Amino acid sequence: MSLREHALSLFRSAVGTVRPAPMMKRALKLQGDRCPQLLVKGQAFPVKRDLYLVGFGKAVLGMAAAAEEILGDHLVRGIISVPLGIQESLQRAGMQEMLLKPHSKIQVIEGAKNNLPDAEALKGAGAIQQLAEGLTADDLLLVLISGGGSALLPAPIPPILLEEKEKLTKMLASRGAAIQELNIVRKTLSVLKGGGLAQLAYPAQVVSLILSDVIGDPLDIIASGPTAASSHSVQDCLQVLAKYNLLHNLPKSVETVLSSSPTKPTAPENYSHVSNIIIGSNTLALDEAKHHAESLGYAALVLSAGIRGEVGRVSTLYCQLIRLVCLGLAGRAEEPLGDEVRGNLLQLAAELEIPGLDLAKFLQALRGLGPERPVCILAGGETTVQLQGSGKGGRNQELALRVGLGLHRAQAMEGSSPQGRCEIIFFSGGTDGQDGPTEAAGAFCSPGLVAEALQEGLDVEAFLRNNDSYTFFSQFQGGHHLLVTGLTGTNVMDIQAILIRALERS
Ligand SMILES: Nc1ncnc2c1ncn2[C@@H]1O[C@H](COP(=O)(O)OP(=O)(O)OP(=O)(O)O)[C@@H](O)[C@H]1O
Ligand SMILES: O=C(O)[C@H](O)CO
Repeated sequence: MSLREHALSLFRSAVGTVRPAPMMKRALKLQGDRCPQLLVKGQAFPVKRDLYLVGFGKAVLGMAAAAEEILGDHLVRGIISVPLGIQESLQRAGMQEMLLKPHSKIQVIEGAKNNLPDAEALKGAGAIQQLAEGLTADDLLLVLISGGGSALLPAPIPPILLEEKEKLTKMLASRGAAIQELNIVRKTLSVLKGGGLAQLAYPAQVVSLILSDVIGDPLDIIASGPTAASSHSVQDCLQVLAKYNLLHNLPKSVETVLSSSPTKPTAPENYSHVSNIIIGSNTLALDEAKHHAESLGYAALVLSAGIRGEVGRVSTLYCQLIRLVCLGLAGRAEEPLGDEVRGNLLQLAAELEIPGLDLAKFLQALRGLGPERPVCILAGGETTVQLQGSGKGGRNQELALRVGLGLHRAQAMEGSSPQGRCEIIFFSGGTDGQDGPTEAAGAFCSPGLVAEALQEGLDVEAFLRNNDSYTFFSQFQGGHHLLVTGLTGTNVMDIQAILIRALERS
């Protein structure tokens, strides 16, 4: 098998493990008929009387279909809020297993066109709120949560209007606010976010199954944490608004809500009826890919599930890592060049502030790998692209193109580059199967990409200047380097892999 085929099968295995059906079947079981109980990752929750289900997010339709199969007749009723058009597009893609059965007890409300809250999503949120408010101490509410849940569960605190909240969210996003900042604001202005849904469902038992699309899997940030105790106060919200220069032209309604919000978050003891359980994440997907890489004969290491930062800086990190692995495979990692590359890497990692990454430890593990086996380095997270051009692309394709350019430049600079004696492939892909507004999930690159593209008359740097990575990859070698999977029905951010094997032993 070629490195490319290996890379593709690694991506598929990573995504496969966090697809709704296998993920739900691993996490959720219903046990016992007379005294049924839900078993979630080993924790038992007795079903005293009625079992209800609500959900919101891009992956929730498939999660709900799997849940209904597991819960059978025990499920009394459910409501989910999912992206506009998702049923039709899954149907068209032949992904029947992600659709509800004809006589399902779960009502589906589609909304949030373009991932923005709208009247349909508001309707969905209203129906979910009503269901939660009617529950009693004998009921159990199963909540399914995935990325995109914030836009699908809008319930602005009166007198704030949906349009006002949408405008504010849009403004924050366009000024570069991170998802954590965005969701701190959303929580403060919403009835259901920031633990609101869990509070309304009291005294029912609330069990939330969460598919994380945020680095570090923070319960109170994913989908704005509707069932999680918020660790943020109104002060934090004001700080975010001040940071993005929005404090001075807030709508009157938002000012009213902010001035009457409690200054402290709700005490954690008010959440004793709630269990929030992460059932799928980037870490889980990377672990699966690591096992798969090992089964293919690689010495595999996971760098981090929290790769973030500007795509150009992140591409330099990957290029330096590739240089180091090639030096290692050539038995030259301990030469001064190896020290220089390790120094560059440590500096880059410090600049990028990747949460939880102990790069020194990782480099130690890399040193421990012998030159015998091919090497696979896996990572995941979400990079950012500062859009300057008007081209078509996504952060994964742009990252792959930048890595291709970096490898080309390194080869051009170092005459007898260690890369020259290795076969190398890098890919970056969005686990949801869609990278930015394109039909691809991501792209592959190798050190020869820039030179081969030039032979076809394609200038990589010009495409990059215009953020036109999708157009480049579509044209280059007939689109062969695009990673195309179609919508996967799940989302745990992005995944990158570096695969390297020595061409000759020195
Ligand atoms: N031409 C482009 N080149 C590179 N990146 C782009 C381009 N156009 C949009 N993007 C990036 O694509 C991202 C938006 O796409 P997408 O909807 O896949 O991401 P998202 O909103 O983070 O959703 P998800 O987390 O579900 O993948 C943004 O990070 C944006 O900067
Ligand atoms: O819905 C949201 O808030 C984002 O996808 C992060 O979870």
